[in-house]
Amino acid sequence: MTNCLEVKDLQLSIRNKPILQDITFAVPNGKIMALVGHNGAGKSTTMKAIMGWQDKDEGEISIQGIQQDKHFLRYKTQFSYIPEEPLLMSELTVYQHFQLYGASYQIEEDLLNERVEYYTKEFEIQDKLSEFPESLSKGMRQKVQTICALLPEVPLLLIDEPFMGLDIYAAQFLIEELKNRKEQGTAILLTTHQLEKVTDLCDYYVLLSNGVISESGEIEAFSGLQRREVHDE
Ligand SMILES: Nc1ncnc2c1ncn2[C@@H]1O[C@H](COP(=O)(O)OP(=O)(O)OP(=O)(O)O)[C@@H](O)[C@H]1O
Repeated sequence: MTNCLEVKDLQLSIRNKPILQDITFAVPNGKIMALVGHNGAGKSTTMKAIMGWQDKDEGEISIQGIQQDKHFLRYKTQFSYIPEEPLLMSELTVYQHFQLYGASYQIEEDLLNERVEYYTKEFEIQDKLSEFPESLSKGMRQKVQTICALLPEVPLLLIDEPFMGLDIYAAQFLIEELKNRKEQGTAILLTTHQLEKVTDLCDYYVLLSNGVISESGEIEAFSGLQRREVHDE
């Protein structure tokens, strides 16, 4: 079993405040890992470090053996990301968003259109291709964002709070899609506050507490979140 994502000794501070310390974990190809922890534990910051949106102080991150620090352009074509809240551009139509992703990931036009047709039908937004984000509901915008991330067949999917804002049909479709991707060898790292909803889907977990890994292992062994101890600073 080879690793898709490897995070080694990640240290990260924001304005001299240490946020993440000694973060080391790996997600093998074809496996799904849940990143869990209290509010402020460092889940989103870990995701941002993996995507290169937040500079790290130290550590090494690689996807399929491609190091983030050495080959960033190649590295960033190895993953796609579904954020918790849609991050669409107001000046682009739904279809233009799909075209932008198609170009970024160098998806050939016919294949792109085939996938757009498939996913927009499954997510029931096939009549929204010419709309701008402002005329869509929040759930529809989330569907567009989700489709953007599913268009490329990348080795690693990063998902912040999956199913947020999706109706039950869309959430069910996404669960099946993630299972299929996993079967095909895709590695998935997701953050969640609702582990009970994704337990069946996940293989492993990493529990972050105050910026360090306090527990990790197979999902069956997860003992649940304990109440956070509040320390005086
Ligand atoms: N831009 C920033 N400036 C200063 N501190 C930040 C910034 N972003 C995050 N932090 C701090 O980093 C820590 C980790 O935040 P992060 O957003 O990664 O937590 P999280 O586990 O994703 O939380 P949540 O479950 O609430 O989304 C928190 O103490 C937060 O205050």
